[in-house]
Amino acid sequence: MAECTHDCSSCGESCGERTEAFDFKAKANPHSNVKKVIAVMSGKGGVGKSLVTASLAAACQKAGRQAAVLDADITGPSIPKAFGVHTRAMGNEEGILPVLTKTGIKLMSLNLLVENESDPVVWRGSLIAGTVKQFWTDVQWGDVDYMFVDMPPGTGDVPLTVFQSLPVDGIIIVTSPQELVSMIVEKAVKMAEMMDLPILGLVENYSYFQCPDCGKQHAIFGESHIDDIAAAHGLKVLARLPIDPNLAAACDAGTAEDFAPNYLEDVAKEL
Ligand SMILES: Nc1ncnc2c1ncn2[C@@H]1O[C@H](COP(=O)(O)OP(=O)(O)OP(=O)(O)O)[C@@H](O)[C@H]1O
Repeated sequence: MAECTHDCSSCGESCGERTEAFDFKAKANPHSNVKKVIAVMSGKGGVGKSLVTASLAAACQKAGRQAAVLDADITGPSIPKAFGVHTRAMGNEEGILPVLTKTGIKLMSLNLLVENESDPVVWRGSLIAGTVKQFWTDVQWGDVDYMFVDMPPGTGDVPLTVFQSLPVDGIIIVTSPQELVSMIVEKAVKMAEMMDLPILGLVENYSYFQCPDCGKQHAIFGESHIDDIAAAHGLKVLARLPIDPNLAAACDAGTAEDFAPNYLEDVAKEL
C-alpha cells in the first residue's frame, strides 16, 4: 500500500481511515460527451429487452436526438443484428470508434469487434464485466443525447458493474405477462432500489396479440400483472407491446430501425 496522503478522493485503497465512500465510477473516454445513460434491464432472458432497446434508440434518433446503444449483453449480443450492422468497429490511438447504423445511431457491441459473429464468448464473469467497462472508457462516443445500455438478463455481475461504473440516469425494466415474471421483475426492481437508481418505468412486452382479421386482442401469455407490480412499487407502466410477427421479422432482417409503428415512440418522447 502506498504512503497515505490523506486525500481519499484520489486514492483507490479501502483502508480503515477512509473518510469518503469509494467511487467505482469509470472515467468516460475523453472523446465522449454522453448526456443521459438509460439502462434497459430484465429479470430474465428472452422478454424482448434488446428489441425494446433498439426501438427506443430508433425512436429517439427519429425525434432528432443523437442516440447510442452500448450492448452490455456480451454473451448474447443481438443489437448489431437488429440494425443490420455487420461491419467491424475501427479504432485509433484515442480509442475505439462506434459503428453507425443507417440513421446514425452509434453502436458498440462485442459482435462488432470479434472476427466471427457466431463465435461464442466463453469468458469468465470478471472479463465480461471488464469489457463492458471498456465500452465506456475506451469507446469515443462523441456527442450523445441518449445512450441506451442493453443489459444482460438477470441481476448478476455485469448489471452490477454497469450500475457501479457507468453514470446511469435511469432504468427501464422490460417484462412479459407470465406469472413467474412478476417475482423476477421484483428482483430487478429491488436491485435498482439497492443501487439507489431511479426506475423510469416498466415496459410489458408480448402483452397481447391483435388478430389481423377481427382486431380482437388475445392475451397469449396470460393476463397481465403489470399494473399490480407497478402499483406495488409505485412505478409507471411506460408501454405495452403486442406480439407482432412483423416486428420479429424486421429484427431478423436487420431493419428494426425502419419498423413502423414504433411502439415506443411515446416513451421516447417522454424521455
Ligand atoms: N413484441 C414482439 N413481437 C414479436 N417478436 C418479438 C417481440 N419482442 C421480441 N421479439 C422477438 O423475440 C426474440 C427475443 O427478443 P430479444 O432478443 O429482444 O430478447 P432479450 O430479452 O433481449 O433476450 P436475451 O435475454 O437473450 O438478451 C427476438 O427474435 C425478437 O425479435
